[in-house]
Amino acid sequence: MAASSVFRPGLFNHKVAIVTGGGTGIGKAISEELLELGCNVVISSRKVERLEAAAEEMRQKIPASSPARVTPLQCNIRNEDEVKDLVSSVLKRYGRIDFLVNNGGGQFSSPAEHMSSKGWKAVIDTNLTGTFHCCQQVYAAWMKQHGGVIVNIIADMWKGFPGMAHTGAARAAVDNLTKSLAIEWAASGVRVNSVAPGTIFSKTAMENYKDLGPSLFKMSISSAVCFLLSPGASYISGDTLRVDAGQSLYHSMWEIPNHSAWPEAPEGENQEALKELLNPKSKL
Ligand SMILES: CCCCCCC/C=C/C(=O)SCCNC(=O)CCNC(=O)[C@H](O)C(C)(C)COP(=O)(O)OP(=O)(O)OC[C@H]1O[C@@H](n2cnc3c(N)ncnc32)[C@H](O)[C@@H]1OP(=O)(O)O
Ligand SMILES: NC(=O)C1=CN([C@@H]2O[C@H](COP(=O)(O)OP(=O)(O)OC[C@H]3O[C@@H](n4cnc5c(N)ncnc54)[C@H](OP(=O)(O)O)[C@@H]3O)[C@@H](O)[C@H]2O)C=CC1
Repeated sequence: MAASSVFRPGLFNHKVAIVTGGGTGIGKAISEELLELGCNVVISSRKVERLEAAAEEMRQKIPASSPARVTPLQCNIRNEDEVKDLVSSVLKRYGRIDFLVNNGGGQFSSPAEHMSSKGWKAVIDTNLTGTFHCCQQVYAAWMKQHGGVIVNIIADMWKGFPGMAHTGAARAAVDNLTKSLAIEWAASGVRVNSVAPGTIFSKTAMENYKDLGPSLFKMSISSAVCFLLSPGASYISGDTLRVDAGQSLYHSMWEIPNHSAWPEAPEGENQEALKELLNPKSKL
């Protein structure tokens, strides 16, 4: 495995991580960096063939001297029983779960007015309820007694998420869930944080949002996740780290089109001033 991590080799030797959506895009990058740092990684998602191919690719890069192992396990995070089975399979195989990275998720773009209830629920179930299932099951089966670290991948939804309102609502809910769980589970030695990426290059993101062009997908977040999992972040919990090069401070892909649906101005001199402002012949 080419040494690319900025962290100390062996930092996560003998630790065990579950990375949902670990076979593609951002989740794959996180899994590869964890493996490079010696962690055993369980990559999990719905499409088992793609997962197995990703695991095989990762295995080829692990040096023989490394204790790291990668295991692909199928699981739809929307299904609570499948998540229970995932957690018990990991414990059977590795005997511990130190880290959970809730990266599995997705959505489709649609104006809110055209979203069906089924589509809305599919996105909320995946991104919010799926994350909750994974946190709850890992906590109950392991972290409550032994501690651990959870990182949730959310999104740059700080100014709303027009065009994908369902995912914006789900990710904002996970930001809040992060704080609640961090407090409820602190006494068990569990830290819970989130990472909010800006727009990141991934093959599937390109396929899904290709109209928006490759220039949008340009940054990387796996080292931020590894930092939050590491002892270097031992005093950080209940927080969301924005990894977006400042995008959330200045950037919006959406503009409100020109319109004439302004609210009524109050009576008096302000109304006169507004009429003057809206008058195309105004000199203002
Ligand atoms: C606009 C700005 C874009 C740039 C910013 C990008 C930031 C974010 C980037 C990323 O997240 S990259 C990750 C990209 N990958 C994905 O998002 C995954 C692809 N999406 C999905 O798999 C689905 O959208 C899903 C809903 C999340 C999961 O679907 P699932 O397979 O479980 O259910 P389905 O049976 O397919 O659908 C259920 C229901 O949902 C509605 N629906 C699904 N897809 C669409 C669509 N493309 N358009 C409109 N509606 C959709 C629909 O109601 C489906 O029910 P049926 O109509 O099929 O009965
Ligand atoms: N790329 C970007 O710009 C941004 C991405 N994000 C978020 O980051 C995460 C990773 O995105 P990215 O790598 O770009 O995209 P990908 O589409 O490559 O990753 C999504 C992963 O989630 C898995 N997944 C989807 N639904 C489920 C499910 N129900 N159960 C289990 N696994 C599931 C998919 O695998 P499978 O289909 O096999 O289940 C896939 O591996 C996602 O949550 C995404 O929304 C957030 C902000 C920006």
